[in-house]
Amino acid sequence: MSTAPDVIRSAYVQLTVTDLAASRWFWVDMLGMHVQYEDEDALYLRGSDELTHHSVVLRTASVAALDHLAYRVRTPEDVDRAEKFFTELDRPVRRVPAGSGTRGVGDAVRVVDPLGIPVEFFHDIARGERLIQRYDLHRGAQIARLDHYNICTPDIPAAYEYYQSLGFGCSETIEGDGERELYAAWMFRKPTVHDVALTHGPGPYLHHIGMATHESHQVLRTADIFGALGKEHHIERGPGRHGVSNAFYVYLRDPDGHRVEVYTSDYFTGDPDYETYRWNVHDDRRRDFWGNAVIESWYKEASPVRDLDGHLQPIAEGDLDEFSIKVGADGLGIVKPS
Ligand SMILES: O=S(=O)(O)c1ccc(O)c(O)c1
Ligand SMILES: [Ca+2]
Ligand SMILES: [Fe+2]
Repeated sequence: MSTAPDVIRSAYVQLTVTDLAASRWFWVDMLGMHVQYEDEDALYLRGSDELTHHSVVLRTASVAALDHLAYRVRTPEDVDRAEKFFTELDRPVRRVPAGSGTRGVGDAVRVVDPLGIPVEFFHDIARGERLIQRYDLHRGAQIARLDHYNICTPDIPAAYEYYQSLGFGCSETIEGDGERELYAAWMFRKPTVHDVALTHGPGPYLHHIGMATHESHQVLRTADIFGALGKEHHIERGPGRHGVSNAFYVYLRDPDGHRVEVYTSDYFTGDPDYETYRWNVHDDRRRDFWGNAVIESWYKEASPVRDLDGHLQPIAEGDLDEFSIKVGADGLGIVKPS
């Protein structure tokens, strides 16, 4: 196998949305993301800490779906390595020369990865004005940066092995007692809990985009703002404290149903001898450290994904069903004798 591209981090996501004005209200007015560029067909957004052109691109289309996830790679040569790596895997590969792809992004390559997820690898991207201390412009949820993707796939061991082949570390897992009974895995290149999370289920689907804030009070304030405006139906799960990652979170659904997690306070994973922390699927604290139930839609709903020609991808079913384990964090808790 040829050398894998040197991925630095999860860098941007391109989604299609059916109503750009409604999406602008959610992602700009409510989440507080900054508009780097907009026209009648698209919005290019970034968080206050982000120095590159965008981390979220919203493009108008008749169906809401994932256009592609994008990883930034360390050098321009890593774009060539990505092209070679996925060509050797006999996956769909398309070179996207500078100026012909996403605004602000240079030479790139787009692939459909072995999990059926459309992914772009790029290095060159335009810079944006430093807004880190422009507190006068920090609004709503005060999103700082894109933190991670969460994708649904029916074969977590295979997905885990694929991301390991790309040099990703594994910070945490949720496992059953059986061989290969792997429900979820959190994988990273940047030294935090994850750039991508693998969630068992029918797929390929995009489960959610994790957007980071600096502090938990911003997660609480996000929920308060949606409540104050009578838009609480956009709040799907939380606020709460995750078991896995230890992050404080709230999950929202945007006007098209794309799931967005506002997420803060996970931890450092950058030492070379970092060891994976393994949760048992029967531990009630794994999904919510306080044992709060996880609403069914969080397990059962997700965004469809497109291929390189924009067609929606077929879905394969999985063989595990974490939602069926309805104890504590996944349903009506069975109160254990203390
Ligand atoms: O619900 S989990 O604690 O498994 C969890 C941990 C980290 C995440 O980013 C997430 O979306 C979900
Ligand atoms: Ca709700
Ligand atoms: Fe997440």
